[in-house]
Amino acid sequence: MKIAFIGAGSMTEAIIGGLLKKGICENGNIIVTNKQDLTRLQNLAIKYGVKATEDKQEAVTDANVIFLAMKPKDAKEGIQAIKNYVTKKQLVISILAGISSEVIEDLFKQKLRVIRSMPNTSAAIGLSATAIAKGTYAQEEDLQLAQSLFSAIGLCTIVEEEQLHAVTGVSGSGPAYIYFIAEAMEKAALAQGLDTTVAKKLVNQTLIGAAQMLQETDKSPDVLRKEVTSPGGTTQRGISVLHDLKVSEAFVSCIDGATKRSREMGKEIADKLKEKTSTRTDV
Ligand SMILES: NC(=O)C1=CN([C@@H]2O[C@H](COP(=O)(O)OP(=O)(O)OC[C@H]3O[C@@H](n4cnc5c(N)ncnc54)[C@H](OP(=O)(O)O)[C@@H]3O)[C@@H](O)[C@H]2O)C=CC1
Ligand SMILES: O=C(O)[C@@H]1CCC=N1
Repeated sequence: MKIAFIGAGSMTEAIIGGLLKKGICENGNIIVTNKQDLTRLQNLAIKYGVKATEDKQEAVTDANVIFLAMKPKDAKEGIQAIKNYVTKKQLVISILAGISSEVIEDLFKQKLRVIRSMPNTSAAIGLSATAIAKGTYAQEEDLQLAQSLFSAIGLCTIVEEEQLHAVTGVSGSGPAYIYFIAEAMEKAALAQGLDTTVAKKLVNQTLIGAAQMLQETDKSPDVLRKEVTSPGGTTQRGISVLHDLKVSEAFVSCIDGATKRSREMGKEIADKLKEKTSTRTDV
């Protein structure tokens, strides 16, 4: 299988790293292109042994699967640059936040098989939480191929396309919330007099251990939290501060904000396209 990546940013690197680690694809069968940063292309080629090219035709022509991995705001320009070389034989997998498969199909102006996905950066170590949804013309086997690719870089689940906004708010952006907590806990540890190295080690291992307990014990977070919390003890005091500061409510607002932003980004692009279409019709 030959895979092309349009966009050579952090997500492309995370997915390539994960696919190569699992041996899903040989590095010679992966080709990457971007907009202008040649140094970045060269660096990816050196680090992973993948092919890299500025030539968009070369990038997509032989690919069985084409990943769209530019920023949502660059979707139109990025797709314009490749659309004349893409055919219905190829599967297009978008990782773009917010942008619907319908908009992607419209941008290509072809009845292309499109799968929309939302992975996260933990793909780099094979631990992405990914959800995927089928576009208008994609077939069941396309969904299965996408699922097998994303399963190689972590967990992959199938959802209705509309749910991808919520998925983006929860697990697409999710690693950043956990890093935010790690930063806050490290700062707090330093404030209590621990040195940086010790603080970092303890915080990291605490997060890893707690995540693995969630995964391996099958106990709910509520049950696990109660197991840590001795009546009248230290945890109870700490958690009561989190309650008083409405941290749980803050997470509801955080994920609501991120989910809304995903919808907004999709709408911004769809509206721009509609404007262009109505301008053309008026002329
Ligand atoms: N970061 C994350 O955690 C996640 C991101 N996503 C989605 O993944 C996508 C990529 O994100 P991320 O990797 O963080 O972004 P980056 O900013 O790291 O990379 C974007 C890449 O797109 C390239 N690009 C821009 N315009 C074009 C164009 N016209 N043609 C070809 N390539 C182009 C850029 O090239 P150049 O440098 O030359 O300008 C750059 O290589 C986004 O759509 C995002 O919504 C999804 C899940 C998680
Ligand atoms: O912040 C963003 O828009 C992207 C989508 C999910 C994670 N990063």
